[in-house]
Amino acid sequence: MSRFANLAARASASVASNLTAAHEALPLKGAASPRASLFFPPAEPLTVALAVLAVVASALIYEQLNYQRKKAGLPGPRWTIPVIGKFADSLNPSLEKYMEGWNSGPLSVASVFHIFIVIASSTEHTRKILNSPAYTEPCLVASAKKVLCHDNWVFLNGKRHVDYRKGLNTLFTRKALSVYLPIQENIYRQHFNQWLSDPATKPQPYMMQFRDLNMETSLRVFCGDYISEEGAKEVSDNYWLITVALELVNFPFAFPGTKVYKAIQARKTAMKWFEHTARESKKRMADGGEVKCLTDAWIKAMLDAKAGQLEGEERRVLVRDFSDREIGMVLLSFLFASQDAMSSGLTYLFQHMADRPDILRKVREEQYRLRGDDVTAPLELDVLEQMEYTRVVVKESLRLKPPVIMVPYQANKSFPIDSGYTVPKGTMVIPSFWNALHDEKAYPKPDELIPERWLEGPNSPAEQNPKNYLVFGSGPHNCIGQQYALLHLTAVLGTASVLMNWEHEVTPLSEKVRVIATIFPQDGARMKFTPRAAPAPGTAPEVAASA
Ligand code: HEM
Repeated sequence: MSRFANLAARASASVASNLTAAHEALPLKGAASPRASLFFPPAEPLTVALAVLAVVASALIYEQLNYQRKKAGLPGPRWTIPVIGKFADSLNPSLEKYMEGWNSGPLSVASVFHIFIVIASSTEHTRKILNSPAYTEPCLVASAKKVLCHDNWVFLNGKRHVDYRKGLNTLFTRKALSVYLPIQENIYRQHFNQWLSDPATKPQPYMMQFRDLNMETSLRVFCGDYISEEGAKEVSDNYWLITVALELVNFPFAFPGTKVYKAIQARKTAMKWFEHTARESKKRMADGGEVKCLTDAWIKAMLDAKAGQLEGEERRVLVRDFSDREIGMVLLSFLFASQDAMSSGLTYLFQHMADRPDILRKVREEQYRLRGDDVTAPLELDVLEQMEYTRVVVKESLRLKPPVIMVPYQANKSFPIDSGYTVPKGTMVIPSFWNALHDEKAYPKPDELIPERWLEGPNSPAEQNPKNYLVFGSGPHNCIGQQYALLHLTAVLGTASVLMNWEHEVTPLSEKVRVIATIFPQDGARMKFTPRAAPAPGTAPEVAASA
């Protein structure tokens, strides 16, 4: 290696001296120097070719040396592919390839387009990255700042991030969640009706239908009726362009036609509607209107803070004028953070339930017990909160197939991640959740869906290892929407279980995972839904559940 380096260095030195000589001799345009009139022969084509070759060779050797220095013996490709590194792999991510890396050691490395990447797979290393804000900050994926806007609150750090986030906590209080529940219910019941009237007689891929349910729920919960039907459709149709642009590393320039360019256009469409929502909500709330969605809840809290109706810390973080654009960017960040994760979670939830009728029966039993005879009655928040079994089914389904398998962070300074390795400044450092969530010490039989593991009391392995449950991350950037997410999935499953039966066509691809930012079954979850008759009044829950 060093021999090549020496050769290259010598070659470039000789080329450089030739070039200097040539430059000194070059007739400069407009220069009156007597030298300018001298005649110099053009550089020999061979010399130019050698010069170019030497420069390229030096750059390539430097790239490899730099990679080796940062790798410092960690598992990962022995050499990096010149310039593009593992770009081809990042275009076609697969769980199997990620697993190879995770299983090669608690830390492993890769490089894509000169971005050096350290991947953490153990619970300890993953948590260390998530909980070291002095050294690391989320960078999401490389395209995220272009897509979400550089000044989006999710890229804040330290105290500014903490304060901003405290202001947003008001959107996920019990009071706020009870405003959202009827909106959610209205939407998912409409979608159930559509699924039931699907004329297809055989199971069809339902992944996109689950996605549509989540998209419409999110838009209505966040924006209420401020977005028109056409607006909601426009945002929803375009949003897929954002999803597919969320590769770990994209083509570095957002040229027209690239995925990132298209995602930026989709973001502009969404922002148009979100800023409109902020503007209209401000007017309605100022006129004393009722809180009907998340944006209303936020603006009302700001008005209350201004009017002195909130106190202390709550007042401090809310008493300022958030512009329409800032509010729009928060809504965008919520949609961005929730849409794909919720869609993945819901897809696997329906798939897991169809594949495990014994568990679905227990869910139904709980639903009939809590809802009584009238399964069409609106769901109340306190009833939803009593659905203990349904909730642990959701929790376990998310553990088995965690929607988010990794969250890219960046080391903003040299980061001593353990006693043997220091992550170089500027490295993309990726905590991964799969191994923690499939660790058999915390979750015996980790590849099985066992909701009961969450009901075995405080001494059970699952409860003894709460640090392993990384579905929603950990540390200052952990998921702000997790309570809402769990309630939503519980409500959808609970209501679906009493209104519908569903069949899943298991194919060789059902258990194979497709990674598109979050994870999905490769066959798109082939399902068929049919109506489920309401039990006759007075039927015992266990009897109704077995029907
Ligand atoms: C099943 C559904 C969901 C899953 C699995 C999920 C998972 C995650 C994960 C893993 C993170 C990164 C945590 C970290 O860096 O430590 C995160 C962050 C975040 N999530 Fe979720 N999430 C879900 C639903 C939602 C929903 C419904 C919302 C909003 C309504 C939301 C809003 C956010 C936001 C804003 C962040 C960034 C927080 C910050 O930087 O302070 N998520 N989520």
